Amino acid sequence: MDARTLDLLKQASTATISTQLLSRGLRNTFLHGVKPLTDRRMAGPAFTLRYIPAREDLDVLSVYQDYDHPQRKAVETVPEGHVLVMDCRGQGRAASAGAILAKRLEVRGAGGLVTDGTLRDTPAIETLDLPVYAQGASPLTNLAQHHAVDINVPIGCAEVAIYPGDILVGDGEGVVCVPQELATEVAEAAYEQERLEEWIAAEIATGKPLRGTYPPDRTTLERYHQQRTSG
Ligand SMILES: O=C([O-])CC(=O)C(=O)O
Ligand SMILES: [Mg+2]
Repeated sequence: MDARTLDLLKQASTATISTQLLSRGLRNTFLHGVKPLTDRRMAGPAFTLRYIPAREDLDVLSVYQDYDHPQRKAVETVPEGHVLVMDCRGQGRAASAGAILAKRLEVRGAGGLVTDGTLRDTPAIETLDLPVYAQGASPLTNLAQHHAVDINVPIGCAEVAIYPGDILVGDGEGVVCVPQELATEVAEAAYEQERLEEWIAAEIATGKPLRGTYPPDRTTLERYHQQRTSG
């Protein structure tokens, strides 16, 4: 993904982006219930990790002795700038990762960490530079409920389909998934929409009514374009 597209998406709000996706027919793109833990904007390609339900005979603490355990391997292989997205089936009784793994992602230059489950060590995670999004906190380690199986396959996260390489964008409201092939046109359109809406908000602040202003009618749009080309 080119740097300009990622840059534009990072500046745009998830509200604007979800409107742009809706206008292209995509309604289910926002990861409902997944909230920011750090105050960092995010835009990067998805690198996925899929969990299935844990089973007591397999998911025991000694599995962490294996450095190739898929959860650990995902953290060590996510490419720079990519967002590690975890499918926990929306289940949050046990955490999908903790502060040491999150720190490792930050140090390795990952673009972010997203889970539809929970995280542990959240007071430490909240101090990181990494964009992090989760449904909340749970101190139990992942294998109490989750078994990591696949890396970089299509997953569901908060009931949204996420394919490796789709662009995940995060702001203060949460995370939206932009299909890879739409990323560039959505980024450009989101930028234009936000410039126009900034201008409309200023008009509303001066006392203009909604009718004719929001959405803008032809006369208002003409005024916007005139002011934009003259200034
Ligand atoms: O067990 C885990 O999820 C890993 C953990 O606590 C950490 O990364 O600090
Ligand atoms: Mg920990």
